[in-house]
Amino acid sequence: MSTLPAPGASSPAAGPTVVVRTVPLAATDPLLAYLPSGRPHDELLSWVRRGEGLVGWGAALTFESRGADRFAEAEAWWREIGHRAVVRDDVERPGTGLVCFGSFPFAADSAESARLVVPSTIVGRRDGQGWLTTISLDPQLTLLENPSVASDPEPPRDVAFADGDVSPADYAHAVAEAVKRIGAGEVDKVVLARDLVATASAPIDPRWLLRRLAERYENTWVFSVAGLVGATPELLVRRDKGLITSRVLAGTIRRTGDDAKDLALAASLARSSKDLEEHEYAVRSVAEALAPHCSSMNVPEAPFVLHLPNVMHLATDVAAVSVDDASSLTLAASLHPSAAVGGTPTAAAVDLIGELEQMDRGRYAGPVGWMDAHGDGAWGIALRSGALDPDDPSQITLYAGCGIVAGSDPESEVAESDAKLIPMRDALASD
Ligand SMILES: C=C(O[C@@H]1C=C(C(=O)O)C=C[C@H]1O)C(=O)O
Repeated sequence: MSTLPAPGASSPAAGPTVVVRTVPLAATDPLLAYLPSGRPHDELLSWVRRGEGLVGWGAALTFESRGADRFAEAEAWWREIGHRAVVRDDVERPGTGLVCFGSFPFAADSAESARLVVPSTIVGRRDGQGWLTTISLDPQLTLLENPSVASDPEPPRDVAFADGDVSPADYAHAVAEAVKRIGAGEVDKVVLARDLVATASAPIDPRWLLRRLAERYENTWVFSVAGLVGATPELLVRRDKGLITSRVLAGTIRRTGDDAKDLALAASLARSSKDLEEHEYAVRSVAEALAPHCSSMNVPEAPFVLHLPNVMHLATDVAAVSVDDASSLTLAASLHPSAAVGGTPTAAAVDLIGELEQMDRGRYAGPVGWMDAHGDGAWGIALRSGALDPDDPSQITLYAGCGIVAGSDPESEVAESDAKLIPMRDALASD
């Protein structure tokens, strides 16, 4: 069952009452193996890293919002649901009890809506402790059947790739124009993205993509929310009781496949003034947005190099102590769009994206993640991802973008965006 308040509805006065039950679960099968087959793709939910996290399915409740107030409306709805919920939780950790998954469009003027999904079943694992949560609108329904491992997903068939709204040539052109605008002093940094459309001969099973991504990209959070599927290495914000953390990425180098060469490249990345400058903008934007909600913020002096199979990034882990009751979603909203996906200064960069990019990013580069009824949760930036077409699930649009600064070269940025498309391209392969 689902309720769909009209998009843009402000304060849902009398929301539904959900009945929530969480019990410990001893099973140790991989979380992604529980996702059942035969479900609509937008009801398969995931936030998994190195075998831990949450998977969910079904939709006990859903909510959509649009425009500049999309975060505030989602937060208000969630609070209302939380107030009215009847919860029995025998595990009591962040991620147990009532939980929603969510995904938000990058831009306020996107044609896409923000989506919150409250699954009917969740399987979670943290520090080796597993649990099962069921959520229902029916007060009689407290039946907890142990979840079973589902049948293996079929690989996508006959996948063909085609340019999306922004071809590689369009992209190079937009990057060159952005470099001119940066030279003219309009912005310091702007992140421009492009898209690639993959079409298979039958509906694409998100479970196949998730398993492939989790196998190969263990330094990422593997997500699926309302048809948006990916493996992001960038954590916008996590709130875990009083502790707030964020992993900021900016500054990228492609891997060559030769380990010795890659190590030398990693060292050059850590010394590159272009990349360090780009990184500094991103870290500063995160630290400034978190500051009003935190004390004792720790921002390391220098970034480390995060190694992924396709690229390496300059990375900084920011940690702080929360001083108010701002939820993880409120924090994510105040951080979005960080300089990692927007630019610097933010407002001018977002305007320039609207002018130069010539596509609707949809939920790519927006916050994606989950939140519990206490506001604890984790929100990544929806990168290295694709959006399944809601009307034709045999089609998925992949996205990738790059931070453009004064020294950026259009052809190198096309190559970098190609490298960032690799995780999803490979996940679509059947071998
Ligand atoms: C925009 C993307 O990635 C972002 C841009 C980066 C860069 O330009 O160096 C690095 C990591 C991300 O913050 C993407 O993957 O689509």
